[in-house]
Amino acid sequence: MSQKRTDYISWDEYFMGVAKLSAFRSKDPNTQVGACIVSQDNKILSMGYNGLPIGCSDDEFPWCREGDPLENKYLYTTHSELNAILNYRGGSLDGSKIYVTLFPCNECAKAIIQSGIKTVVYDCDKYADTASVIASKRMLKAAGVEIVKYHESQREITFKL
Ligand SMILES: O=c1ccn([C@H]2C[C@H](O)[C@@H](COP(=O)(O)O)O2)c(=O)[nH]1
Ligand SMILES: [Zn+2]
Repeated sequence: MSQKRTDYISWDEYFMGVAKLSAFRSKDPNTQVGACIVSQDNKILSMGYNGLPIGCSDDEFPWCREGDPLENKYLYTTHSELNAILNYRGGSLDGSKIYVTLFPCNECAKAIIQSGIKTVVYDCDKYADTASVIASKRMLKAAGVEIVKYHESQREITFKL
């Protein structure tokens, strides 16, 4: 009888992998963010990526970062974490974990806390020095949300889509 495979991916690799794959759906030319929400018993509850709200055309709204606030992306994009929270239609997210490719901003931190998510597993923290992320960490810590840095495994998976 053949033995079971031993090189299968871990739960963390699986969920961060799903978050990373979700980010590929983003139309943001500068930063693509993905999120995956998981129950305490390792069931995927929801996913999201940063993008425009339903009905707001990807082709008509701006994607640039600078200039008139009404003519750049920041007032219009829904963040991946919020999309993942709003995409969930199953009831409560109490006690769940969120895997995110970028550390959540202050607005996402509020939504994470209010929705009952108890753990944030993040990959990149490129905006760690910004007021938004500093405030986010302050709120998450105050609310007792566990913050865990994802340690990238050296495993690479490639497949045709
Ligand atoms: O918590 C967050 C913070 C940011 N995002 C999204 C919002 C934007 O689409 C990009 C950031 O763009 P930059 O050009 O790097 O400023 O990331 C998010 O989804 N979640
Ligand atoms: Zn955010």
